[in-house]
Amino acid sequence: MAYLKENKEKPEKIGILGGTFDPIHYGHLVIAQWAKEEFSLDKVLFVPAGTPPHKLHKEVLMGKHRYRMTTLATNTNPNFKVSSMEMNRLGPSYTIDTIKDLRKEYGKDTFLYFITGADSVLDFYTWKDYEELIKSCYFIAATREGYDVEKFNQRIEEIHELFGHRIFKMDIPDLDISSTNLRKRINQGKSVKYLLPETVEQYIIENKLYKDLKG
Ligand SMILES: Nc1ncnc2c1ncn2[C@@H]1O[C@H](COP(=O)(O)OP(=O)(O)OP(=O)(O)O)[C@@H](O)[C@H]1O
Ligand SMILES: O=C(O)c1ccc[n+]([C@@H]2O[C@H](COP(=O)([O-])O)[C@@H](O)[C@H]2O)c1
Repeated sequence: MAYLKENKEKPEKIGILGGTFDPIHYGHLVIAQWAKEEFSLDKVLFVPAGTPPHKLHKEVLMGKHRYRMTTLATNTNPNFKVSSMEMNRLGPSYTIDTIKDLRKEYGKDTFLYFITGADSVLDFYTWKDYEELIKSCYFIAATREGYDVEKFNQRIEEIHELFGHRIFKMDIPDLDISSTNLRKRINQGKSVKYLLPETVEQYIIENKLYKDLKG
């Protein structure tokens, strides 16, 4: 059944921002907001990964903390929602499973756009069932500070040739912020002010997170 916007005969357009969010920061919020505007999305669903597939051998903060920080960072924006669907699923949080579940929930006519940064696009061929995945939703690929723009453009071109126009490039302002860098700063007792929302900073302080250095 088509999932229609109230009083309008147009199918919904939903952005999905999957991430480890360990912790969530302004880089994530900017790509979500940019995608919302550039692609006229009705909402952006933040989906914290329960078990991020490419970080199986890394230490990742407990899901409940990452989920709560994601909620704190997004709850002032009515167009942003957080989903616990990957937290509730056992095993690695493969995107193909998430898209299949969202397709069941929203119906075949809803436009689903998975939002990623340049790093994810560059390792896309290592994702589970990527051929099926690329056909099951659209992708919005954001530029990211520190990543080879040429390789990024080449990969997008290649995906166009192989699968048709399923992936859209999105230029965003360069924000040299990563969760890795934030964890390091906190561990070194440095400030993360202005790199992530104050509510998230408070949560980290209150719960004494990232005191032990992680990769
Ligand atoms: N500053 C940024 N600019 C553009 N895209 C970003 C930025 N930060 C994160 N992303 C994208 O957001 C998604 C989720 O990122 P993730 O939660 O892994 O954060 P991260 O900062 O890359 O974390 P880590 O440093 O721990 O790998 C990924 O697709 C990633 O490419
Ligand atoms: O499905 C996969 O094989 C897959 C492999 C790597 C990453 N992902 C998803 O991409 C998103 C960003 O991943 P990460 O590790 O950069 O936080 C997150 O939603 C992951 O579940 C998905």
